[in-house]
Amino acid sequence: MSGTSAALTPPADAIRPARHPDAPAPGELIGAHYEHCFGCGGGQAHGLHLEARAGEGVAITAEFTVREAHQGAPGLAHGGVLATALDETLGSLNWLLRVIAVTGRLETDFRRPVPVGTVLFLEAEVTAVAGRKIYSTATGRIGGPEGPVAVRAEALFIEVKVDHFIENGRPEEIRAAMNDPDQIRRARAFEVNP
Ligand SMILES: CCCCCCCC(=O)SCCNC(=O)CCNC(=O)[C@H](O)C(C)(C)COP(=O)(O)OP(=O)(O)OC[C@H]1O[C@@H](n2cnc3c(N)ncnc32)[C@H](O)[C@@H]1OP(=O)(O)O
Repeated sequence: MSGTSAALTPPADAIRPARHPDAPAPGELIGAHYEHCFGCGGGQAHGLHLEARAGEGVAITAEFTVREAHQGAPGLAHGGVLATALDETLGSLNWLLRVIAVTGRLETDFRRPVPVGTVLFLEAEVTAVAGRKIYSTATGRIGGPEGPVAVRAEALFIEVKVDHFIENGRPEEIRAAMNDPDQIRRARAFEVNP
C-alpha cells in the first residue's frame, strides 16, 4: 500500500521536463558532485559511494552497495540510508535539467528489507516541472536491475540560486570548496553547470 501526498501532485499548469542539450549523454557516469558528499563522495569512508549514470530523457540510473556501516537492524540496511540513496539519485537528475535544486520533500515506501551486501539498482526520473518546483520519482530494486522493488520515493525538489549554499553552508567548507584550484570540482561542489 502506498500513497502520495497532495504536496507531491504537480499543479495543472505543470509542464513536461526537458532534457538540457548539454546534459551528459545516456550511459555517461555523472561522477561525484562533491568529494565530501555522504551520498556520492569518495572522501566519505562510510558514505554510500553511489554511482549515477545519465539515462534517456530526464532519467538517471544508479547503483549503491549496502555495506556494514549502513546497518539498522542486524544484517539489514538502515531505512534512512536507503532514503539517502533515493535522495541522492533524485538529486542527480539536476545534471540532466542543468539546474541547481535541493530536496524540499521526499516521501518513501519501504517494500522489502535490504540485506548488507545487496546492490540496490536505482532509477529516477523527473515527471513534471512547475516554475521552481521539480517533481520526480525513484525506485530501488534488488537482485538485478529488473528485480523486485525494495524501495521507492516521490520527491519535490526546489530550484535555488548558488547563494543558497554560499549563504547557508558552514564557512570553513564553503571557503575550502571555493578555493579548490580544480575549476571543475569547484563548480560541481555547488552544483553549478561547469
Ligand atoms: C547531485 C546532487 C545531489 C544532491 C543530494 C540530494 C539533495 C539534498 O539532499 S539537498 C539537502 C536537503 N534539502 C535542504 O536542505 C533544503 C532545505 N529547505 C530550504 O532551503 C527551503 O525550504 C527551500 C529552498 C527548499 C524552499 O525555500 P524558498 O526558496 O524560500 O521557496 P518557497 O517559496 O518556500 O517554496 C517554493 C515553492 O515550493 C513549495 N515547497 C517548498 N517546500 C515544500 C515542501 N516541503 N513540500 C511541498 N511544497 C514545498 C512552496 O509551497 C512553493 O510553492 P509555490 O511556488 O507554488 O508557492
